[in-house]
Amino acid sequence: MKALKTLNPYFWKHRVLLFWGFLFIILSNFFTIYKVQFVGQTINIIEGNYDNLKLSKEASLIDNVKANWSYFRIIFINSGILLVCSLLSGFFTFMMRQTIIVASRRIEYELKNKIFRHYEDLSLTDYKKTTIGDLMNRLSEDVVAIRMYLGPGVMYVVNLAILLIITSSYMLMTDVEMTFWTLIPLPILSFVIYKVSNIINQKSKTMQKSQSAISTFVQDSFSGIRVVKYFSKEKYIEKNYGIKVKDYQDKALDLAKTEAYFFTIILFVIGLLNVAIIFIGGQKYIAGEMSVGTIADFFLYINILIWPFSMVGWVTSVNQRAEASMQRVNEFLDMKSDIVNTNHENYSINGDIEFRNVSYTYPNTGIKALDNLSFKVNAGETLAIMGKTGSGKSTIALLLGRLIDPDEGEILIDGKNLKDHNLELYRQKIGYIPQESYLFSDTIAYNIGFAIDNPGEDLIIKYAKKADVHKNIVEFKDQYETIVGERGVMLSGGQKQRICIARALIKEPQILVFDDSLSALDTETEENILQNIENDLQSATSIIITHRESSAKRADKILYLP
Ligand SMILES: Nc1ncnc2c1ncn2[C@@H]1O[C@H](COP(=O)(O)OP(=O)(O)OP(=O)(O)O)[C@@H](O)[C@H]1O
Repeated sequence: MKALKTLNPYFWKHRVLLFWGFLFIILSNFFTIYKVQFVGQTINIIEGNYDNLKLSKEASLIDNVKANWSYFRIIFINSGILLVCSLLSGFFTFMMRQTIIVASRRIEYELKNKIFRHYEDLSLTDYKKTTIGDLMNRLSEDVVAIRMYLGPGVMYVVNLAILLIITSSYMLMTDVEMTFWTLIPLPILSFVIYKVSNIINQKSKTMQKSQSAISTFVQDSFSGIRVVKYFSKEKYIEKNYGIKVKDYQDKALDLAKTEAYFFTIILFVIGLLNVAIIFIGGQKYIAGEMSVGTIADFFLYINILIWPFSMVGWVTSVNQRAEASMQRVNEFLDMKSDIVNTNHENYSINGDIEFRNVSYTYPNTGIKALDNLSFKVNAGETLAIMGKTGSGKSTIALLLGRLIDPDEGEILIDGKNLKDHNLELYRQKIGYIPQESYLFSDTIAYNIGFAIDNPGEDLIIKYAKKADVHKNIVEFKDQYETIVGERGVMLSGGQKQRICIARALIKEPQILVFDDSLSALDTETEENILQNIENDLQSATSIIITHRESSAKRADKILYLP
């Protein structure tokens, strides 16, 4: 349980809630057990006094009660105690869940945020070490497994410990031998349930994998529906889907079969213990050593204990899973980003850019994308970068945004190494239009305003005009509130590119990087946009990565990559 120690600070943070939770566990268990003795007592009173009662079939129920009042009084009092105890134990069980489960949900929330924040901090190279699916798993499956330890795990273990202490004390006070014989099978039950729970966990994991395979397949098929239809591959896709669904069904049925054992085992052990109570209790009753009420008490004690003992088996398996999940989360949280910001000063950025003998090799493939590259652009100038595909143009864009750092050489911004700049401030001053126009599945207004805090409507429209896309947006029924669909599927390639341009321009950046992001535009629109930028962002340095002569012709300098 080494990895789970990471959670100790969280337990400490929510100690007040957890303290109340533990107190409620004690109270709810106390009232659950306390009432049992009154059941036995009442049965003994009924059994011992039945022959002496003055009951008449002709008299009404009320008259019978009046005639035997001293006898019925005790039964009424005992019933009242039973009712109040049940109410109180129910109330405290409710409170126990309201505190411990709430604490576990809060810790889950904090943990999810921490993982997400950490993921955002990683560099591009770090992302290559993990996948989106991996992150999703850590955020969902792993965090849920940890929460199960934090909530039900802790709650049931504490519950059983307290229940066992209180119940066994009552049982021992009643009959030592009977206590011994009825408690012995319970740890064996825990062990068997633990084994079954482990098998259930493994099977539900394979079932979940099968479920995610279906989700990925459906997502993939419908994202590429145009290709599927064009190639007339609907039947093929349908067949593959059928295979995947069948696989899921087989796994789900297999899991259901194992789950059925869970309750079967519990019911079997309850039956076994009932036989033990009747056998031992019956012998003692015949020998005059035990009353019927005490036998009834034992039935109730065992019924109270059986569930927590079963849960211990389940919780042990849950805790093992949580330990493995915590290890996976910790491995991820221990990853330190290559890109660290050490400067937190506030200053202005002019936009002078110099690459001095810069080389970069992608660590995952070993491909040397840039080799000893040097160039210089002064603030306010435009540099066009051209070259054949794979020559390293996009890599320059990534280096300029400091999404990666060069292996050799240095990048100077205003004469200072980019690594020594305040990264947060620098990124506020750089506008980037990616090669693949990435839009978030939200409205057009959200996508344009994304670059700045609290963007006003006027500003969004102003920059949509500068990016020459306003005229298209106003033609949509919902105009700026149009939902762009998943990654902008509702828009044409050129519309997406221009919305991305508006998103970069709204920042009023000092450095503007176009990564082949004018390719879907006709020359007239391209001309308009570049003219608008020239007029409005005169002091900004523009880097235009392009394959088209038309985009490069306005540039002050052109860099050809070999
Ligand atoms: N994330 C990555 N991981 C590994 N290798 C990469 C990665 N991105 C690019 N490369 C490799 O680095 C080289 C340069 O890629 P880059 O994207 O910079 O070229 P480019 O000039 O922008 O190409 P294009 O004109 O086709 O967009 C290519 O050989 C490419 O295979």
